[in-house]
Amino acid sequence: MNPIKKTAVLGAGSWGTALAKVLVENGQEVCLWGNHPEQAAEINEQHTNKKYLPDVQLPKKLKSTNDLSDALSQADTVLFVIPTKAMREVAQKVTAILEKPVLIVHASKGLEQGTHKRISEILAEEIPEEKRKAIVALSGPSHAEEVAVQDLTSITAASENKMAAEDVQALFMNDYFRIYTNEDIIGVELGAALKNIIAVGAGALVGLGYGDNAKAALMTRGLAEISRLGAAFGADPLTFLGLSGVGDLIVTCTSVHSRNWRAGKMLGEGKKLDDILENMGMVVEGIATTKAAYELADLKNVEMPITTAIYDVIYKHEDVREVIMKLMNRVGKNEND
Ligand SMILES: NC(=O)c1ccc[n+]([C@@H]2O[C@H](COP(=O)([O-])OP(=O)(O)OC[C@H]3O[C@@H](n4cnc5c(N)ncnc54)[C@H](O)[C@@H]3O)[C@@H](O)[C@H]2O)c1
Ligand SMILES: O=P(O)(O)OC[C@H](O)CO
Repeated sequence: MNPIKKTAVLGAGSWGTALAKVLVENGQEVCLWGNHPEQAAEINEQHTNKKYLPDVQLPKKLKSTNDLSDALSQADTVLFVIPTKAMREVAQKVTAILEKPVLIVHASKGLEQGTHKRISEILAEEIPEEKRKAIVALSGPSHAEEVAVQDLTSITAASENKMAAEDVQALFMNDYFRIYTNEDIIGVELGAALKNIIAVGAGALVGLGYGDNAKAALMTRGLAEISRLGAAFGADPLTFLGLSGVGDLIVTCTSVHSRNWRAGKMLGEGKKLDDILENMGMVVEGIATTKAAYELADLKNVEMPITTAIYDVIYKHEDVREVIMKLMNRVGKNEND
């Protein structure tokens, strides 16, 4: 049994709520911070968060607030689970409040627009060393909807600081949530962010009526280009064969729970991106990450044909069927080049 510590979970959306529930079920003290007062009231009084996890009853011991100082007060661990685009702004607010060093964990999956930074890089820039013990990324194949009903799930706690990763492993592990550790945080964060792009593509193939062969090809060649970009940043190639690589690629490219897959499917069906995003009501990280990855690939001179194709559809408004034909008709290649 772990000693009871307090975790401030920042982000009361689907994943923040599901992770907060895991921690409460593990006997930990948790305060879930959200940016909507009525949502905090619903969690505290009704023990539900219906917008994000409609069918889930939350533990009565889970407390929520929209006051960041309250959430951070006496916290040993701060878990960021907000969309990537809000990460820097929220990290700045946290830094202004923190009075002692805490363990920083994040469970978000994306790359920052403009800087192309990974989330741990943003957090390291915004939270000074005297206010943090270590930074850990918690990532892997995990739909909030399944974790919240205690379906079996395995993910990874990644950090250059092995002991910090083990602390996070111990904090979250239980009989339905198994956590591995990994010191390759670059590979874990890149795998997590880039699989969302491929999931948009996998959804589009379904929306267009293509079959399982196309899906398998997209996922396999998608993993190849994720690994190429990862290698250019010094990631361990083995990480991409793990939970945060192929594992997360499988779950995101094949599940109706995935917002990225669903957005892609609607794109394939001919719906407009703005309408898709407005109706989703939840973050679809793969759209912004496509732009960041496309620019990164260009900067690093790494070939990423699938990412480029998806970029062409989303940002250059090219026809999706024509883009697929361009991909298929590229010059023949050796699979391992
Ligand atoms: N949903 C999942 O199954 C899942 C699983 C693993 C990882 N993730 C990742 O976790 C991150 C969060 O995803 P989610 O599914 O919880 O998203 P979500 O759309 O369900 O919820 C996002 C939450 O962030 C809040 N938010 C947005 N901007 C904010 C700001 N500036 N300040 C404070 N709060 C803000 C929203 O109000 C909302 O409560 C994403 O990076 C996602 O890729 C999600
Ligand atoms: O719903 P998505 O597409 O954001 O994916 C959720 C998780 O990242 C799956 O591991």
